[in-house]
Amino acid sequence: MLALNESELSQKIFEFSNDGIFILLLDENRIIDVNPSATKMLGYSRDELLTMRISDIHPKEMDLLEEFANQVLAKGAGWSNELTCKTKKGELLFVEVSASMITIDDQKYLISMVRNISCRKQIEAQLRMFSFTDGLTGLANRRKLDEYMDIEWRRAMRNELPISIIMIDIDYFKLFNDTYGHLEGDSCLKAVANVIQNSLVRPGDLCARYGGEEFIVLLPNTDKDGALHITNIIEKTLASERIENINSDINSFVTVSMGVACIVPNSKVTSSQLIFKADRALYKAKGEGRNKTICFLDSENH
Ligand SMILES: Nc1nc2c(ncn2[C@@H]2O[C@H](COP(=O)(O)OP(=O)(O)OP(=O)(O)O)[C@@H](O)[C@H]2O)c(=O)[nH]1
Repeated sequence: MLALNESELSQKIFEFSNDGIFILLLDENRIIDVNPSATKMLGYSRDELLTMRISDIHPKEMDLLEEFANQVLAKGAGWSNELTCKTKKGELLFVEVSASMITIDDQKYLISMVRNISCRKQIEAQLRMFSFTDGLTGLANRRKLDEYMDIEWRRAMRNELPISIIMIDIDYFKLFNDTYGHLEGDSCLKAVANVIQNSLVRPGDLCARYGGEEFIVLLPNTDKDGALHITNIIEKTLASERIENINSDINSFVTVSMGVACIVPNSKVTSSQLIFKADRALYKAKGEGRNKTICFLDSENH
């Protein structure tokens, strides 16, 4: 067997490493060598890369890189971080950079290993999106609602602005399932979710699936009249969809009941109390025959 000496082995590692390797002469802030994976990753030839500066490769993170250079120079410590890289085609790649300094004959060199983590980042973003989305309707799920409510509640409290909640429940949905089957029930849920989503115009408004056939709309910077304007649109749009629910006691098409609650948040109330009030109003709407909207009034005993 042919044994490699140390320098040949280092050369092979440099040539065949899957990670891009950049060698910089630190005093001159100049790239003096790159391996084939580095050229492949960025789409530049080796000659092109040797004329480039680090700021051409990581244009978005120069502040971070300056801090890093100081850290490496001062302590001789290694450094690793997630950064972006700009390719020759102008694409931004997510990369994990792990760098360390070596000194040879009084010259300081930086050896930087660069790994393309764009696929992993994409999957992470997708997983994050899925974890905040209801699988059936594509609406926000309860986790997303909780997180968003928290942000908007604090914003409304700071700015002393109203925030409204609409709680929406499909009427006689059990009957719908019994009549048309669970799959049709799912389609109905999706259709109602679309109606609600399309009734919201402001980018800050959020519609979430709250439970089985229950939805919540969160309307930042919206008073009671604004919320009632939205419930009117939902009611009319849903009626125009004419989704049959032939056995419903109140209408031969799918209808919803809605409960509205509004508040200018303060430190004495919580967002759960606002949701509770919308829920009480919804309960009252059901009790009063369904297919209607009731607004929670603090003066009333619900
Ligand atoms: N198809 C389908 N049905 C669901 C889903 N989640 C909950 N449901 C059904 O929704 C129905 C809710 O029924 P109830 O809570 O009794 O209410 P309702 O029949 O709508 O009556 P009211 O709300 O009083 O008008 C139940 O039959 C659940 O099985 C779902 O994801 N898909």
